[in-house]
Amino acid sequence: MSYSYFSDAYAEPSRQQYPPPNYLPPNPQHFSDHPGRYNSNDRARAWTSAGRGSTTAGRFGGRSTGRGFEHTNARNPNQNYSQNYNQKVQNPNQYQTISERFTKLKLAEEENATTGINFDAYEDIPVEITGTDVPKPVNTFAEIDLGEVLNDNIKNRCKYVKPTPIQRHAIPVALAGRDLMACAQTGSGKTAAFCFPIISGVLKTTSSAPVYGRREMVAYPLALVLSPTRELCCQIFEEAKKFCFETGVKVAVAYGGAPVYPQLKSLERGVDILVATPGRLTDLIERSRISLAKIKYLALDEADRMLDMGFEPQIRKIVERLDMPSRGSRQTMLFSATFPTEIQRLASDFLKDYIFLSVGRVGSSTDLIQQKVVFVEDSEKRDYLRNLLHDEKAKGNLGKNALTLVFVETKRSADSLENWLCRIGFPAAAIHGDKVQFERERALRSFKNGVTPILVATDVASRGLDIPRVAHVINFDLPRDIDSYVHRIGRTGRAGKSGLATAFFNDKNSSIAKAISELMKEANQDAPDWLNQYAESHSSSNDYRHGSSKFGGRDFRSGNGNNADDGGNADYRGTSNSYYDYAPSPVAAEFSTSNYGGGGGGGGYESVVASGWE
Ligand SMILES: Nc1ncnc2c1ncn2[C@@H]1O[C@H](COP(=O)(O)OP(=O)(O)OP(=O)(O)O)[C@@H](O)[C@H]1O
Repeated sequence: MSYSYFSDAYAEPSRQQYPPPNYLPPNPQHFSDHPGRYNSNDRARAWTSAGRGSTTAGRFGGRSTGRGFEHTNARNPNQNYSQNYNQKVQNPNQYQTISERFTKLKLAEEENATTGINFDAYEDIPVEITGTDVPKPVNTFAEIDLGEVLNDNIKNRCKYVKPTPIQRHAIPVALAGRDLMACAQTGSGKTAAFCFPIISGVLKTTSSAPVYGRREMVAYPLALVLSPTRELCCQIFEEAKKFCFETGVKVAVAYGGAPVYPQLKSLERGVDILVATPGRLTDLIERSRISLAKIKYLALDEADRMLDMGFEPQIRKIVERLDMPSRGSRQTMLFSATFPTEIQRLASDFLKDYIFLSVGRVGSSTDLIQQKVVFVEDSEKRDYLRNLLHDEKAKGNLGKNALTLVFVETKRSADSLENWLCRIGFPAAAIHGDKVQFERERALRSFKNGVTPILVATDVASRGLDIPRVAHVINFDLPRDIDSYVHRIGRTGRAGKSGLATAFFNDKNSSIAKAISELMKEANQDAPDWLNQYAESHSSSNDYRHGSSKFGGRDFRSGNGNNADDGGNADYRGTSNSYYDYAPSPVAAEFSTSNYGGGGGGGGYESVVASGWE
């Protein structure tokens, strides 16, 4: 595994070729003597400035970690935190602890990005399925009738060796034509879990060519995938195109902020699967360029977000008040890593006799993510971050192969932190909702390719984005609710790889203390004592996960037996059609012994590799 030390470049500018080809620092006035005037020289100057910044930075980062923190009180965490917070902070030498944890983690190894998935990490996860006549899960892709070309793409283009647990359970349910509400941890392969059955279904259906409306072509997609953000929409589109390669299935995308003309042109060429954000979709429907009349498959990714207060009216309009076939006449699949009870209740309006599937407790986080919570006052956050980044840099844990995603609360603070990071010698980009789409895409691109190995983001980047080399998520500002925390930290520790998540916590975050502490315990990690104390003192005011218990976030129908949609149809936990995948249940036995070549969830990966496609 090799890391590039991007910031070494700053310490010795002469060795580097600056400016890098496609990085343009944000808000050039910060680097320019003349705000508002920006010319081509500014780019070079910006990098010189950044270089200068790093000279200062070098005082900390260029030397050994220990010395790096010895300059001033303000930058000496040992002194600061032992003086001010020794009641709260267990280990005052936190930067080092974080970096040590980081070094121990097995970070993204590029070549093996997908084949190297650590399936063992998913083996022990309890699975809950409720509903009537639940189709049996599968162990291998070969067992599923997805069609030859799709199977070939899965195997040879995607290099997926075997299905992840959510795929093992969800794909047979979806192929059986059942409505589905599915919940599985971040990074566990939900996209493929809804894409494969949709593609397979579309392959068995005659495509509908666009037809002329009164004046212009109207597209009639067979499947609609909705996502809450433009970036996620593009990501799903790219994934779907990869899965559909040479199948003849046409995929198109429609999202806001981008020119509409190319999107219309692609719709005119015909579309089977449309991936869209709600706003642009509604616009195109109202312009009579898309009709939903022939939709057979509807998938909502990040479904709880799609149905929360911000989006729900739009989704309701698309699903219930335009020309989409009603529930029962289409197949509806909802996926997310989190599913609050009240959103489940809302979602059930769109589903008919559905199966509820959860891999792990609803809203739980994978233990592939090493969580760390440190106590940092707002006024100290920047110093803390600077020291942390220098320490990571010194240890080689920051660079194009180990990207760092920093979450902040507001768009303004995203811009401001980005500029500050660039000034002190850490190339960063920012992404938030006030940026034009072009800037958002540029920021994401420069982050992904490591030109700016730090991305400062608001929650616009918290869901769904799959960037394999994100090794560290820093919650510079913690979110107010635990579900957002789960999604944010879920940008690392994906597809079986490990990741690190550091949260800056202070008094303002008391209301989330209990939830984080519980989440850490559930992921077999020790929450610091001071956090547990916060958790205790705020437990009465904090309705953790809406009162859910250990395996509590689950099918809301289980709670009271009153299902808004299905009445008494569903078989709930404990009936013959519902089961847990805990060893030694029959299902667990089926997976962990006969097919996985090893019991108790420790099934050897090699044996799976051998059997995955046989
Ligand atoms: N069967 C598989 N084998 C190997 N890799 C897989 C498999 N299925 C999915 N992946 C990879 O796992 C990664 C995560 O998948 P995906 O983005 O679908 O996760 P997710 O569950 O939707 O996460 P989130 O909740 O954050 O949206 C992707 O890079 C994907 O290519």
